[in-house]
Amino acid sequence: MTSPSTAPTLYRATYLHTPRSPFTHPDALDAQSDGGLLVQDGVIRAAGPFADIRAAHPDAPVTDLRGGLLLPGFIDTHVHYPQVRVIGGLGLPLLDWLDQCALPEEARMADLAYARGVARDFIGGLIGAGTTTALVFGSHFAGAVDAFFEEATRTGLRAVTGLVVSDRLLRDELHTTPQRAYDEGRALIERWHGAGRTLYAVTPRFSLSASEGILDACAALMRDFPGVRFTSHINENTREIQTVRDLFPRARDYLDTYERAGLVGRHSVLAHNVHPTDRELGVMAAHRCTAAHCPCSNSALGSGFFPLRRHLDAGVHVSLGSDVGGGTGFSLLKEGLQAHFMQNLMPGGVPLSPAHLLYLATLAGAEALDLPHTGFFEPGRAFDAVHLRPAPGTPLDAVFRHAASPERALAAAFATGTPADVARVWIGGDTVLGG
Ligand SMILES: Nc1nc2[nH]cnc2c(=O)[nH]1
Ligand SMILES: [Zn+2]
Repeated sequence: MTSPSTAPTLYRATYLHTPRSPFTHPDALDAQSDGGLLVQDGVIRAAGPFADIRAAHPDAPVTDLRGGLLLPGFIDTHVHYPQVRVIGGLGLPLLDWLDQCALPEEARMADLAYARGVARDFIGGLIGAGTTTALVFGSHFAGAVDAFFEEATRTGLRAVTGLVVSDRLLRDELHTTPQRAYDEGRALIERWHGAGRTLYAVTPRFSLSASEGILDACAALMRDFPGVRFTSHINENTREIQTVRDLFPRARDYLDTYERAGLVGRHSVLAHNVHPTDRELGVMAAHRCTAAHCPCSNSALGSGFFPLRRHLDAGVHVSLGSDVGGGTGFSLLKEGLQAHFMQNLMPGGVPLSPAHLLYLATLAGAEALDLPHTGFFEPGRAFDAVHLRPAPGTPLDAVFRHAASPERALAAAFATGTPADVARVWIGGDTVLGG
């Protein structure tokens, strides 16, 4: 049975989006200075110049969003739910930061009431930054993962997440066994994968904390439940990489620890990849998996410069992640700016235009997660959107009022925009913030 149609709304706005990748299509950015998006039942029905859409739909009520910028909702492809309350542990390299900042907080997630509060803080932070879809590193505790899915369902967030599993070198209370990892994962998948806007991601923390037995349990879930996603970390920090080499003497490299278990494929998103080998890049491209680039985290933890050029040359798909709480906040505008800075500063870096940054923050994530109904504005896609409207008197407001083109306004949004400039957020046509 189909539900009855609701009345359409015609949004009038300056909007920008990237229907293609600017890394392969130089003219990928579509900017409508006076655009129209007709939305009905949460889905975009028509898109283009306002005058054209108006002429075709003269009776549709108009919501006027002029004076700001309307963008597709941001898609964060690497962010940790249990770490929202420990953002800002600056000055430590990865393994020390995990021991001193992240893991003690992750142990608190055993307490379900605590986890529920964290889920509210976390999802509030994502939506407040204009993020409408996220691939989320969950918790080591199944109850806390349930709490996350419940909060995502309540708020309407599009979320892909799962139970984080490890069986060595963390803290005892965060360790599990292959059998328990499989059984708890299976129960969560049966409850949440494909329920409303939520999907499941099989999530070993990283090979450093995962034995071959745990990775095999992850592979069994991937085999038994086709369509679930896979995520983990790779090649983030030189000490981490050396430890993984020592733990897996038969593996050719870090990627091989996942590859041998059968975990590398089209639905795999591997975070960081700051220090890859050429073999790893070739295999990632061949399997069409994604590297989630987290530039603020790479800077805060001193992990290194992401070799974007080598990824592009090898044909590896790249998306963007905030990596909260190794990262410094939820804004993908800030991640875009930091990516731009780092590519500017590193020898052989890729010059990133505002179109590249918008693509990385939107469609690149939709492609990584294989969510073809999100990522940009076209008829048939869900209306997931963020309206940036800076407060009067702020510098960004001054730029918006005087910008020579929508592209200039977009560049300023990445340069200086923050969650304070997010006025309204829609997911599937529902207003989830502002309005
Ligand atoms: N940045 C980051 N890297 C990791 N590698 C394993 N766990 C983590 C984590 O929580 N954050
Ligand atoms: Zn991470």
